[in-house]
Amino acid sequence: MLARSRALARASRNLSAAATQPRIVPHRTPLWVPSGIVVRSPAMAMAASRRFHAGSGKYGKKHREDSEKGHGKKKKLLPPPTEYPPPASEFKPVPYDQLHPVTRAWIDHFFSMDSSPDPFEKRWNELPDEQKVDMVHSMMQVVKFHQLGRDPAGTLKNWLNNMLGGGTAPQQRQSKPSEEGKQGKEEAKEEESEQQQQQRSRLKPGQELGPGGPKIDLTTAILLTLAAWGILRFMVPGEQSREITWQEFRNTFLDKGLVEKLVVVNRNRVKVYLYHDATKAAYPDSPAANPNFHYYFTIGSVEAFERRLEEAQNELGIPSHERIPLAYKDEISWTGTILSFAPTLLVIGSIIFLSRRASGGAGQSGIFGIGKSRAKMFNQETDIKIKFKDVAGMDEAKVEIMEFVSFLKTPEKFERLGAKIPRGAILSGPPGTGKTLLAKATAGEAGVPFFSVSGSEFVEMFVGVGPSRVRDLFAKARKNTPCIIFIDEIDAIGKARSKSNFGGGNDERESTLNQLLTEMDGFNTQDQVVVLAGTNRADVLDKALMRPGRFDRHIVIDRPTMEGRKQIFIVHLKKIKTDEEMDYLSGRLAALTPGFAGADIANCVNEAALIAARQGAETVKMLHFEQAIERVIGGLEKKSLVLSPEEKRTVAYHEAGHAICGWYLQYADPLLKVSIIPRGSGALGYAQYLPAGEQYLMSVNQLMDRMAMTLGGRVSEELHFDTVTSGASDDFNKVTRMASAMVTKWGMSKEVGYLYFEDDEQKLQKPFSEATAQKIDAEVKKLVDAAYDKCMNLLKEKKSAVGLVAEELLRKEVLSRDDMIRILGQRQWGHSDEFEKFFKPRGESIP
Ligand SMILES: Nc1ncnc2c1ncn2[C@@H]1O[C@H](COP(=O)(O)OP(=O)(O)OP(=O)(O)O)[C@@H](O)[C@H]1O
Repeated sequence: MLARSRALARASRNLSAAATQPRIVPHRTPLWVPSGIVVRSPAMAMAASRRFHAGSGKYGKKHREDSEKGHGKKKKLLPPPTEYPPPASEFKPVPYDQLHPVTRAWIDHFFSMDSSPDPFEKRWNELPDEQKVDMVHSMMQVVKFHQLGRDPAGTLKNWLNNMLGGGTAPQQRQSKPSEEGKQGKEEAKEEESEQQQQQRSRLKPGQELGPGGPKIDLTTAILLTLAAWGILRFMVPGEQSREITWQEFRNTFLDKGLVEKLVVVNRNRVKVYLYHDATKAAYPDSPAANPNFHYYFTIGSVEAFERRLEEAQNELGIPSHERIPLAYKDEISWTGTILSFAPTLLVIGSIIFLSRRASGGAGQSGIFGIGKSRAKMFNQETDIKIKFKDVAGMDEAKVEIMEFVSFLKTPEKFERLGAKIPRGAILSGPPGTGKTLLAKATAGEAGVPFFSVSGSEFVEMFVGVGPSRVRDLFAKARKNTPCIIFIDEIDAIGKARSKSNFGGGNDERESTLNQLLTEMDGFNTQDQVVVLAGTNRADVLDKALMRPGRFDRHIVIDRPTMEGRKQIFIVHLKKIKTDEEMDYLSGRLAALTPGFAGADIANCVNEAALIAARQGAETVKMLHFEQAIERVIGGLEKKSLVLSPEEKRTVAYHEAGHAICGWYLQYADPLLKVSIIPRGSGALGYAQYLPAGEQYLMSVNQLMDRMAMTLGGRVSEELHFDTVTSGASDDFNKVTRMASAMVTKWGMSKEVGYLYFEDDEQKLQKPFSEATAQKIDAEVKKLVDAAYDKCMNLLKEKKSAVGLVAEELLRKEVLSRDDMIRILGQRQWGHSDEFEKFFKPRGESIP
């Protein structure tokens, strides 16, 4: 026993010496055993230990010599193990026959240093438990020293299992009753109750241990996950690499014997596997000390690399059996693979993105929603509050459309008499005249759902989408009968189908139109779906759309008349705060805004309220309305534009020329206001005339006077200055257009005769001959010259009046009708009472 103890003590000393003062790893030595035996695998370890067991003293002798002399010139110290293996108390010594063969080989090896004749098994089994543990502990340190760098987690687990016997995990052993019998069960029970006790001790007061153990709250779960992740990262760090050159590889690693093996990856790069512990000792600060780190270098060809490596190893004198193992491997690079898929992914991504955008607000997103209609459905109870009373003017249009309302409300009244209900109506007219408003009011009055969609929403870059959306829209409408569909800007799809495809046809648009025609035909008489459509260009619509059975009714909504404007003003003035007397205010504003559409009027009223608010007024006054009208007509005042005194004078005389013509020519429109304040639309000054009532026909006299009045600015410049300016170009444009229309459209030239020529700029050929063209030119010039002469004669006669008005303008910048009356006296030619009543002096003028 004493001998055994001494042998153990010696073995232990040797082990500790090896652990704390390990020797340098010899070249190409993968495992380092304290006795100096070169062991490359556990199997070899076992074989080597058997040779010891067989009594060969050769290795023992060598070991003793080595331990005295060290291991040649490459002797270096490696750092001692620190925290591994775990404390000895955690090991449970087991009988020899239950040990793993590798463990047994190690034990045999230790005992072989003792001269005792007892077999190793007997000696192990007789060893007191503490010494077994001590020995295992020492062995673990050796193991740690040699193997930790390869697979720390795996090594630890395997060796723990090995020490505990037979390489089987403790839990598995407990489930083998035949081998372990009662003892195993008891151990399992003990362990279980120990675990439960530990769990109980961790419970907070009041917390019960459930069947699955204590409940883990979220914070604990997160902390545990983080901790587990940390431990995992610590145990199995992620792989890192760095590129080096062949020279670096050779000088730093190959020459120093640190290379364990080389792996040629994909025939173009070589991964260098180093002896980590040796490398760590040689280069403590190097990243190669990290077990998961490796260097690599790129090669041109495998053959050249092999030749180079062989030469290098020859130079180093490495014997052939110790040459560095070379392996070949093909690896898939994830980056490369992902990059090779990048174009495909990009295309798919773009398609998804485009389809999502294309589907826009439609209910179904993605590529599947592209053929769905984008019509917005307004619920009659919640969304459509507009009634006919909110649509001012357009009485005839309302009457027409009222029929649709009564059809939707009381269809039986019509069906009883066998009447077929009109399918739909096209509302055409200039922009902002209230087409959409009227359609909404129709739905509001009828109390039915209202589908609103713009014609352009059927047009899509993908073929077949337009017809599909039309189908979908009508399908939805049929589900919600009775209802109204309103297609705004129907000309986007309803343009006449071209006979030739000159300049590129538009098959997609045409098939959308065809689908619309088919759907409108497809209703049966019971389908209470009314289709209303709005357009600014009824003239370009396909004839098939307008035929009875489709859009039966064509309702023209023109710009409002004076009375219409008044009504529209009344509707919109209700929404703002003003103290003005409503009848007078709306009438005067209507008179001041000839040619305004409903949208302009709404804008004008809103602008007036904004101006009043900006000026801090309590209520909106007439003044604010007039400023708003000026702003809508002429644009913003350009305060930043400073004219030179000479330019200002020219503008004043130019505008005064217009004003005098308007005042004295019998058929011209009398001046309402003249201003020389520059405005946004490029005008340096402007004159506003009072239209001579609602005019639908223009006589030659009126046209001639209007042309003369338009030329008044330039003629006045000629009369009062030495030279003329470019300021009259817009006047000439108007005059030329008027004169051309008189000659080519209105039959007002004897020479050209009663002909009508359409001036279509898109047509390459003029619709008249060269001789007619010359005649037209001559006639137009004759008319303009005549207007010029008339204007010149008048302004020569009224030269002093022009001077008076111009000087007053220079002083005040803006002159009103009242100012004109003050300077020139009452206008000789009276005006209709309808207008006059709104322009009688009321003691207030525009500043
Ligand atoms: N008769 C009207 N009565 C009251 N308000 C009107 C009237 N006409 C137009 N408006 C005002 O003008 C706005 C624009 O009108 P709406 O959108 O109906 O014009 P639209 O003719 O459909 O124009 P577009 O042809 O450009 O589509 C309306 O919201 C309303 O405030």
